[in-house]
Amino acid sequence: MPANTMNEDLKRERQRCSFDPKELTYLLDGGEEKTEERRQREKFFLDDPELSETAPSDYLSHKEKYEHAVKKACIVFKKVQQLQAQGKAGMQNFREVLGGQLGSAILRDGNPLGLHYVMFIPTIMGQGTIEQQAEWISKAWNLEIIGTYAQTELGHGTFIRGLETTATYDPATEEFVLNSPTLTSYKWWPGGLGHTANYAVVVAQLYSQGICHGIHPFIVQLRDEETHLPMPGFENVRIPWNYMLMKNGKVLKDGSYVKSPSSKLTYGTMIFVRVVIVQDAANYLRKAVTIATRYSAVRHQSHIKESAPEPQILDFVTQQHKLFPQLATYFALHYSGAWLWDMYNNVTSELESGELDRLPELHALACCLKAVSAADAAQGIETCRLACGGHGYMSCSSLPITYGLVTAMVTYEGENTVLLLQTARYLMKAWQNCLDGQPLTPSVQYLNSVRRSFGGVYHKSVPWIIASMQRIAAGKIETAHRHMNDKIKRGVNSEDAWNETSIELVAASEAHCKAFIVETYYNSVQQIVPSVSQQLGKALTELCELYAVNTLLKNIGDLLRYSNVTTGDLENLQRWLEELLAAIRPNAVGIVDGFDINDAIIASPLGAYDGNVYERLFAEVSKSPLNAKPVNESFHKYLKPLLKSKM
Ligand SMILES: CCCCCCCCCC/C=C\CCCC(=O)SCCNC(=O)CCNC(=O)[C@H](O)C(C)(C)COP(=O)(O)OP(=O)(O)OC[C@H]1O[C@@H](n2cnc3c(N)ncnc32)[C@H](O)[C@@H]1OP(=O)(O)O
Ligand SMILES: Cc1cc2nc3c(=O)[nH]c(=O)nc-3n(C[C@H](O)[C@H](O)[C@H](O)COP(=O)(O)OP(=O)(O)OC[C@H]3O[C@@H](n4cnc5c(N)ncnc54)[C@H](O)[C@@H]3O)c2cc1C
Repeated sequence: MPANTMNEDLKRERQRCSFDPKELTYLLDGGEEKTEERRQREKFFLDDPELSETAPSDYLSHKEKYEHAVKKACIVFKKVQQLQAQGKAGMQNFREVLGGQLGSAILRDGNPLGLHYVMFIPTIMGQGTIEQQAEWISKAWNLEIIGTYAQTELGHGTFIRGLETTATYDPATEEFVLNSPTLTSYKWWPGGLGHTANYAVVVAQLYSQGICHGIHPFIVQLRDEETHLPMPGFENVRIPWNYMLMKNGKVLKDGSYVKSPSSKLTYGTMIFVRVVIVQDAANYLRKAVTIATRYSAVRHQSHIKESAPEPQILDFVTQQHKLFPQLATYFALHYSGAWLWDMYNNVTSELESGELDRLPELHALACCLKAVSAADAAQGIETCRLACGGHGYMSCSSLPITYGLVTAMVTYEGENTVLLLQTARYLMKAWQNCLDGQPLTPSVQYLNSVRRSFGGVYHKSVPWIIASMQRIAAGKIETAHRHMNDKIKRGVNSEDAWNETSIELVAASEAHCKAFIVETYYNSVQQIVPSVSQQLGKALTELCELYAVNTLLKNIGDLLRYSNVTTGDLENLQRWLEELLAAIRPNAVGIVDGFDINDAIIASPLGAYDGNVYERLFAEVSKSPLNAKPVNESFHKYLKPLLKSKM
């Protein structure tokens, strides 16, 4: 590939952009200094020859992939320690390096230490007493031990009250006896459990004095610290009394049980990971949309006008309609995720001082935001893949693997439907409170005002869209609530009525979440615009408007059902959508440049900064071991005899 050549189309795109992409980069990083720190950090890892790929891991066996990942995870860990020693990395950077887009670029096939950092350490911090934290955290932090989070069993992942593993307290020896007596009680899925971890937080049903007290977390050693040989399996395994994490519920040495202020505090790590997922989903989406946008600016095909040369595929309005909403969705999830992270930190510090009031609202928001961000990012990444035609299907485009990582988010840490039903539970209570004139928490305040009006007159503004989406959400909440209560009045018991209404409950929950995202995104942009250049402010506002208009148009049926919108209003909305696509078009490449994702993290010939798509694609396929020899052995072994036999 010729060095230092820049694709001509991308050059032109960059000249057309109305704002300076660097300004967007600084905004997203939190300032120029932070951008510089991030870039230095990325360079520190990506320039390390031991971490850079000599050949794509696609061509390795499963075993080799695992060994390769462990090797790299260890190098990364040592490098993070070096940064920490220099005061250049804290917990947040740890997450970025090991779990964020940098981590996923270095450890393309998964991080064997991921669960150690994302769940094992946070569980000890959130559920262990001060003494237990003192005992375990530094060991875990320094990687003297490697942990995982073993909750899910072969028979149960969602319904954790149904877990079968038991931990029975024996006061005579001051030990817990752990047992997984059936095939369905075997721990199944925990990341790193098979070969990497030597300790786990095991979630088990606590029995003491013959009474079951529900699920609780226990630290269990899985492998010998020296030989790494597995400890005897989960049949009557004894662990010391103080290996039960006892910050919340406790067993005293005599076996008496002291209840937690809320049994749901045991579920705290899951809330933490759900909050983290919102940001991670957004970041994976921005990587995919960077790839697809740059590729679409470089790729020419077909005609808009027969007399003109083949256009960049980015000039097809349908292509813009595939990609620009994904650009906007990134920002929407980014700002909603930041909002949720702040709420999580505030509520967590309230919990520390015994205040539990805001936990249900946090749980309801974390559930629906995790579900919607995972689903929308996965769908958005798939749209980006489709937008790259055949080349998007290639593994080296990085789009299939990115989709694979994000679609897993739909399932893990609470399956999406299940989480949306948790939010629905909260919304049903909120609606009842609304009917009873009881106070409402901030995120459902809108139910009161929407209840009083069926809809305002259309005006071309995001606040009108927010009000419309709140009307849809309130309408769906009211409908589900009414249908469920009608069933109950007809004699259906409340559990069956819930199940029979669950399609509407899930839809209500999604609508509530979408209204929340649009409002949070709009409020964030309103706050930012006065502090940035007029050009960037305009670009950010257009993206926010696009997210709002596009989301509303995707719900036309609901809009017609729950508001007094007219068909003329819908035509106006469609025109507005098309105007926004046209307005965003000149800035599309500038926006993804503003994301400032290093080429090594993009890891796709379709999406590199220089736009040398075809040269990079060719170089990539040349790496396949299959292409090393002109004739593969299978020809002589199988094809040739077959061809001969036909002669
Ligand atoms: C630093 C380095 C980073 C490296 C990163 C590497 C990348 C790694 C990526 C991570 C990869 C994988 C991670 C995935 C790990 C996992 O998946 S771990 C397993 C997660 N499992 C789940 O999430 C299970 C889902 N199920 C549940 O959460 C619960 O069982 C469920 C809520 C569905 C039901 O629980 P029940 O006890 O049956 O509750 P209900 O009866 O329905 O409700 C009772 C009330 O409790 C309230 N509730 C429920 N959950 C919570 C909570 N978390 N917090 C607060 N309150 C909660 C619920 O609202 C009810 O309240 P009410 O009675 O209505 O007032
Ligand atoms: C990549 C990956 C990594 C994971 N890592 C870990 C880990 O490190 N540690 C760990 O403990 N676990 C881990 N898990 C397990 C994960 O948390 C569970 O798979 C997840 O919580 C879903 O539970 P399940 O598999 O039992 O699904 P199920 O609950 O069996 O879901 C199957 C279907 O049933 C439906 N369903 C179930 N219950 C209800 C309900 N109440 N109402 C309506 N529909 C319902 C669901 O919507 C879904 O459509 C991981 C899973 C994956 C995929």
